[in-house]
Amino acid sequence: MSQPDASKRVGLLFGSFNPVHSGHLILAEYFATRTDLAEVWLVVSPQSPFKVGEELLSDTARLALLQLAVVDNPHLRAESIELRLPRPSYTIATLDALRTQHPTYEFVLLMGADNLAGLPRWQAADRIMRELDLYVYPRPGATLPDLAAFPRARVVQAPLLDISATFIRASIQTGQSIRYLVPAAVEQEILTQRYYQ
Ligand SMILES: Nc1ncnc2c1ncn2[C@@H]1O[C@H](COP(=O)(O)OP(=O)(O)OP(=O)(O)O)[C@@H](O)[C@H]1O
Ligand SMILES: O=C(O)c1ccc[n+]([C@@H]2O[C@H](COP(=O)([O-])O)[C@@H](O)[C@H]2O)c1
Repeated sequence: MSQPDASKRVGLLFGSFNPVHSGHLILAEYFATRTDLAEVWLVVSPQSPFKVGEELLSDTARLALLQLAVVDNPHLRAESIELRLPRPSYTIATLDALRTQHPTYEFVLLMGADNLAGLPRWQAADRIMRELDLYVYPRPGATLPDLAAFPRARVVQAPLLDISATFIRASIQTGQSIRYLVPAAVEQEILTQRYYQ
């Protein structure tokens, strides 16, 4: 018989991961090793409610790249639950599903300062803000909203690499190197499969 989960705090970093890059991984590793979180799970969103209609690599391909990126890291996990949930992916629905699967875990939402400003417009935002700790990291160019409106938000000065998945995709399209911008195994797979060309 399998053992029940021990209790632990798990940070959730949501994204399209189209593709996952070193910026995501540096951030996730920082939260997993330098805060009170035991692990960080990178949750692949098939479709962000605010990015409907965006052109994406297939769900399975983005998940496979993410798995390659974290396979050797015991603190990080590629989480695929949203691929099995209704779309678009509402964070509250994902949370409820994760809590059902892992009743002893305490989930913490990791989000950029840019996303915090939009949080009040998310589905069931009042529940998210009431039930969860929010660890907020700065994003270049984003102004932090007044934290009085977010009593459970805590700002964590995590290191940020000034790259984005958009930049990686554009680099591939124009034949530029993506070495070090993504893990070697991810680079290899992207080039072998000719993704984003
Ligand atoms: N360079 C970075 N450093 C730290 N966090 C990042 C960085 N890039 C993205 N993030 C964060 O990771 C989360 C998931 O990112 P997402 O998959 O949307 O990647 P992205 O690089 O911003 O993608 P795109 O350029 O396609 O919009 C976002 O909420 C964002 O705040
Ligand atoms: O639940 C919602 O209503 C909701 C609305 C917008 C965004 N989100 C979450 O925030 C993540 C980042 O959003 P975005 O639009 O910046 O890609 C996205 O992957 C979702 O998990 C969630």
